[in-house]
Amino acid sequence: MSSKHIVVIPGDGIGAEITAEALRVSQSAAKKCGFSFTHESKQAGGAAIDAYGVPLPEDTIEACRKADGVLLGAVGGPKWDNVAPELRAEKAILGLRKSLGLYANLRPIKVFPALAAQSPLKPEIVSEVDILIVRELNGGIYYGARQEAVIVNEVEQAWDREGYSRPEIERILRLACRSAIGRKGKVTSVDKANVLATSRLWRKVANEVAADFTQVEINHMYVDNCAMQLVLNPGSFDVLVTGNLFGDILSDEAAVLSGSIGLLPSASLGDGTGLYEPIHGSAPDIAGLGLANPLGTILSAAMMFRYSLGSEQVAAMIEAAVDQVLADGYRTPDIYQQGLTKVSTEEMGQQVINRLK
Ligand SMILES: NC(=O)c1ccc[n+]([C@@H]2O[C@H](COP(=O)([O-])OP(=O)(O)OC[C@H]3O[C@@H](n4cnc5c(N)ncnc54)[C@H](O)[C@@H]3O)[C@@H](O)[C@H]2O)c1
Ligand SMILES: CC(C)[C@H](C(=O)O)[C@@H](O)C(=O)O
Ligand SMILES: [Mg+2]
Repeated sequence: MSSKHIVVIPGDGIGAEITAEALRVSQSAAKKCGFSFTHESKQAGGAAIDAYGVPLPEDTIEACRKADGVLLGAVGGPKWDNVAPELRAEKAILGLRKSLGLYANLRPIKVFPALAAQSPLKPEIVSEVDILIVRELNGGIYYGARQEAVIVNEVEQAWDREGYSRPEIERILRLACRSAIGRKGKVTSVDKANVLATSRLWRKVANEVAADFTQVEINHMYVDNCAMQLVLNPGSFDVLVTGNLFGDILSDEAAVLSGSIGLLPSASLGDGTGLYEPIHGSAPDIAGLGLANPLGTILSAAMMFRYSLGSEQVAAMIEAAVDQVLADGYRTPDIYQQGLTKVSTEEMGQQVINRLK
């Protein structure tokens, strides 16, 4: 029997509620498959600021480095919005991504068949939505030098630097092209090459990398047009690869196609431990009320079994149970419609467990 070890970081806001359900589902599914894993909880974000005065304690980083996988809820919230920029709760997630070398963030976007009727899309295109967003996660403007507001010549100003190097672009494009093989074989590389120097380098390197993948068709799209095409024509995308900031924004937009941001998982991969988290934040407006949708976190756990723990069987079991729970009409408030069964965060977790087989 294999034995793996994971770190669970609940974080802030709804983080504790959603990771608790993802852990329960993971334990139950693993047990059914004869797969064994252990876990420990660590703090990051606002919770760590309160406990240790820093958003990302060294002890958390070390535990994550040694683990086979990390499951994270979300960090941040208004309570910690007025701290010094270097102490912000969000620094925890950026620090973890950097410390673990997580350069690729995979965000699959689909419409669950049971939710198709609720999608804002026309019925004839709903079933065509199957997009893998590949977001570069270790570079770009998120990690460039920045200057907080200063007065220069009596004018207040601030700046953030966007930079990308050839190796950073190359490795994410290679991953995107590899991901397209076995899918529809299409990569859309999204940039703003009509304005940004970083995007022009991105486009040049993307073409060079794509030339090594004869099975893959690459096309380029400006990010503003992409924002529109995601809504108008989402079936035209297969793998969408883009930089850190554009990927952040486009994935929240694409979440609307699925019906709720609470449904969407992600995997952050690099050379070391993988990190798995829903794409949404700590949702302070609904924290502690049992209203949060845990399915994005539960599906992130499934991705953890697939990519880091080596059990496709557990991953597939969890995903099938989530499909079934939606087909059976269970809904947290974010996806509720009249006539269906409204459930809390914990009840949703239990209904998934009831359908693991
Ligand atoms: N990876 C992360 O840790 C992460 C990601 C995004 C935002 N954040 C942080 O979270 C805090 C709140 O950010 P925000 O309000 O802009 O974004 P958010 O994603 O937390 O919330 C946006 C909206 O979506 C809803 N929502 C989010 N997750 C949901 C779920 N599982 N079920 C039901 N509804 C859900 C919220 O109630 C809210 O109305 C900020 O501090 C932000 O920096 C953290
Ligand atoms: C919390 C924030 C730093 C983070 C990001 O921008 O990457 C979040 O929005 C996400 O999508 O994971
Ligand atoms: Mg985001």
